[in-house]
Amino acid sequence: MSIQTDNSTTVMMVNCTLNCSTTASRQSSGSGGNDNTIYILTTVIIAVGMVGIGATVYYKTLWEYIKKPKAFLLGVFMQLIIMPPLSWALTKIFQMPQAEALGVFIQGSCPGGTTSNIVVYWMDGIVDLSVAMTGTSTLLALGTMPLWLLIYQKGENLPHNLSIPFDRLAISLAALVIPIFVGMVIRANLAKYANIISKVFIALASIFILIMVIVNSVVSKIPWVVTWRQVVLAAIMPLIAYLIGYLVPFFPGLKLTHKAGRTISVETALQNAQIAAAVIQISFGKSRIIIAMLLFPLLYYVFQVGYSAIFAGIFITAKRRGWIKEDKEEQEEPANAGKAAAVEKSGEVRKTAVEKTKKDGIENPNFTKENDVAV
Ligand SMILES: C[C@H](CCC(=O)NCCS(=O)(=O)O)[C@H]1CC[C@H]2[C@@H]3CC[C@@H]4C[C@H](O)CC[C@]4(C)[C@H]3C[C@H](O)[C@]12C
Ligand code: NA
Repeated sequence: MSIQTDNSTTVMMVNCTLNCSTTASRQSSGSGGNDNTIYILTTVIIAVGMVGIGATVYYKTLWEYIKKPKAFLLGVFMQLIIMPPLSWALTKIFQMPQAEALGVFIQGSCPGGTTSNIVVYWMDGIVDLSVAMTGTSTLLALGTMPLWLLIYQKGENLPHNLSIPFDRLAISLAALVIPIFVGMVIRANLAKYANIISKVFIALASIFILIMVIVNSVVSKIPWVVTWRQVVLAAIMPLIAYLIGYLVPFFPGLKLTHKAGRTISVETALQNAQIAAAVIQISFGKSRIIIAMLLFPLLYYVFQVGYSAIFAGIFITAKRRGWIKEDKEEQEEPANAGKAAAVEKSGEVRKTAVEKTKKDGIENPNFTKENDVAV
C-alpha cells in the first residue's frame, strides 16, 4: 500500500535531495505566494517574544537547571522519544489513512514549540527550565527528526523520500536562541528594565501570533479539507501529552516539584507546528496529497494553544482564590537558589528580602519587583 500520488510528484520526491529542499519550498509557494512573507513575519514576531522570554531568564538560574539536569532531560525525553510513538499509536487506534497519518506523525516528531516558553510564563511555571528544554529539543531534533521519519518511512513502506528542512530547523533554532540570549543580556545588565521589556514583548508577541494564525490561514490559498479523524486527533493528542507530561514527573524516584511538573507538561504538549508545516510543504509541496496533511499542524496549533489558554485560566483563577498553594518543596528549586544568590550578590537588598525571596519561591520577574521595592 502506498500514498496515492501522481507520477511527477513521485519523480520529484525521489530526486529531491537535501540541496533541493529550498527550491522545492519556493516552487511550492505557488499554492500561496505569500508563504515566505508569512514565514518571515511569523519568525520575527516569535523572535520579539523570545527577547521578552530571555529577559525573564537569569543566566545563573538557567545554568542551575542544566547542571542538575533531571527535570530538563525528562522534558526533552518526553518531547523527542515519547511523542513520536504516541502520535503513531493514535493514528493506528483511529485507523487513519496513510497520508493523513504521516501528517500526524510529522507533527509528533517535531521538537518543542517556542510557544511553550510563553505559555509557561503565563502559567507560572519555570521559564528557565522551559527555555533549556525547548532549546535542547530543537537542537537535538536536527538528528532525531530525520531518524524518526526514516524509521516511519521504512516501517510503513512509504515510497517517498521525506525532506527535512534543515535550513528551517536551523532558523527556528536561531530565532529561539539569539533573541533569548539578547533578553538574558538585558536581564543581567539592565535589571530595572528587564521586567517591563519582558511584559511588553511577551504581550505583543502573544497578540500578534494570534493575529498571524488567523491572517495566515485566510491569506494562504490552501484548500480547506479536514477529516473528522484529523480534528479528533488534533483535539486529543495535546490533551494526552499534557496529561502524561504532568503525571510522569510524579514517578516515585523522580521527586520533582509541582512547578517543574507543570512546566514539563506544557513542554510535552506544545509541539513546533511551524516545523511540521515546513516539513510537509517542502516534502509534498507539489503533490495533491499535501491537502491531507498540511492542515494537521494548523489544527494541532489551534488546539494546543486553546488548551493552554484554558489551563492557564483555570490555574491563575485557582491561585488567586487560594485553592492552590505551592508545596514547601518548591523552595528547593534550583531557580530560587540561583535567584537568592543573585540577590546576595547584588548586595543592594537587605537580608530580609533574600529570606522572603527564598520563602515565597518568587520567579524572576517578581524578583526584580522585589528588588526595586527594596532598593
Ligand atoms: C502562526 C503559527 C505558529 C506561530 C508560532 O508560535 N510559531 C513558533 C513555533 S511553534 O509552532 O510555536 O513551535 C503557525 C503554526 C502552523 C501554521 C499553519 C500551518 C498550515 C498552513 C501553512 C501555510 O504555509 C501557511 C498557512 C498555514 C495555515 C499556517 C499558518 C500559520 O503559519 C501557523 C498557524
Ligand atoms: Na520551552
